Amino acid sequence: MLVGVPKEIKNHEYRVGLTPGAIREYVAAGHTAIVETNAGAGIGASDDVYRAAGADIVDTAEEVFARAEMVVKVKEPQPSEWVQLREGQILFTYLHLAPDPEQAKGLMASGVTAVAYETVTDATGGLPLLAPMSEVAGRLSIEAAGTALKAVSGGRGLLLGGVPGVQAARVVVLGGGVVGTHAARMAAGLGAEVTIIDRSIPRLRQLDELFHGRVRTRVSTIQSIEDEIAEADVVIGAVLVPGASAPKLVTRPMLGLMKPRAVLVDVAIDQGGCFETSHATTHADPTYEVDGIIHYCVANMPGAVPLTSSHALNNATLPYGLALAQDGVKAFDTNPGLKEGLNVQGGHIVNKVVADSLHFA
Ligand SMILES: NC(=O)C1=CN([C@@H]2O[C@H](COP(=O)(O)OP(=O)(O)OC[C@H]3O[C@@H](n4cnc5c(N)ncnc54)[C@H](O)[C@@H]3O)[C@@H](O)[C@H]2O)C=CC1
Ligand SMILES: CC(=O)C(=O)O
Ligand SMILES: [Mg+2]
Repeated sequence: MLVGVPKEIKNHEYRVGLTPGAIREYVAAGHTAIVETNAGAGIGASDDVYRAAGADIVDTAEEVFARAEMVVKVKEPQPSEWVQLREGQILFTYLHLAPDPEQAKGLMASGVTAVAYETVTDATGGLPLLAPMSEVAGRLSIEAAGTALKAVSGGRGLLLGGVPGVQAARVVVLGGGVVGTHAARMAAGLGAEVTIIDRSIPRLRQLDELFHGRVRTRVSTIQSIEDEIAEADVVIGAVLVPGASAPKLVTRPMLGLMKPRAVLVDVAIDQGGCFETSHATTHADPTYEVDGIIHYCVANMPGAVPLTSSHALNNATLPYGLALAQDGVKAFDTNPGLKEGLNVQGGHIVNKVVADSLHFA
């Protein structure tokens, strides 16, 4: 199959869909690869490095979209990219369609077969192609919160871990999955007081074991969320209902319970966000304030650390991408987890949870 990699064009997105190492694997398996010039600049991989890996370099994204039988990207296609996709072509990337009906309509109109990394499942029901970026974003969320808390960035002037004799920051993590666990590890490691709220009691039991009692756990209810955010300096939004728009766990009136200039980091923003007052921001202008509460809602957080993120993402996507390159759409027949990733086919939204969330099919 002819596999194509355009340069990412989302704001401050420095990751690349296929690393040179991944290209070598495709070529070794008998496929051909075209890569847009400078696509790997964000990870320090020059066109010559891609050529050495076996790719042909092309001058424009247009050529990649026009020629490739499968387009491999990182972020959801932007409007200028939707219009270049076509029937008979596979798109393999993050999509996050539930909160994004415009993109969904664009992909349906294109006729493309679109496979979303974030809804591919593994044998245990986990999300193997979301997990590596959730690990990165969870860890970054605490760095983002630490920056936003500093007086020099307009924050309350609080150090996450405090110092001996002074109260450390209180960090509340909504959702104890991959993002939440990695956020909790970072926050606890820095010395913050951490509470994880999840709706799954078995998950809270696992977290209690994992952290040896170093973090507090609470079941997710309106009351527990209100109690905890009232005491919080930082709230990390890390809930997910796979495929669906995120539940709005913190409403605007609840902001009134919080300390002035507390920080909300809504990692779940790519699924629409779990705070009612969230809207997507960019690395160029990551924060804004509502009712005195600082919001950080960057939808491509891992794009800021492309070296770590591109390699972690490629490690996970490679076997699935190779299966698609080898068998095309027939790969869905033999790989049920990959089929869960199928979001758009033949002009329809074919993932039920995504379709239900969008309210159109
Ligand atoms: N902004 C960004 O750059 C990035 C965003 N993400 C997003 O972060 C979000 C979380 O991803 P993961 O941690 O991988 O998901 P996950 O599936 O590992 O964890 C989600 C957790 O939320 C819990 N949950 C669901 N509903 C809840 C509720 N009502 N109350 C409390 N807990 C609830 C689940 O029980 C689960 O433990 C996703 O939306 C993902 O797309 C991931 C990576 C990068
Ligand atoms: C998962 C996701 O949205 C990202 O890595 O940007
Ligand atoms: Mg995202």
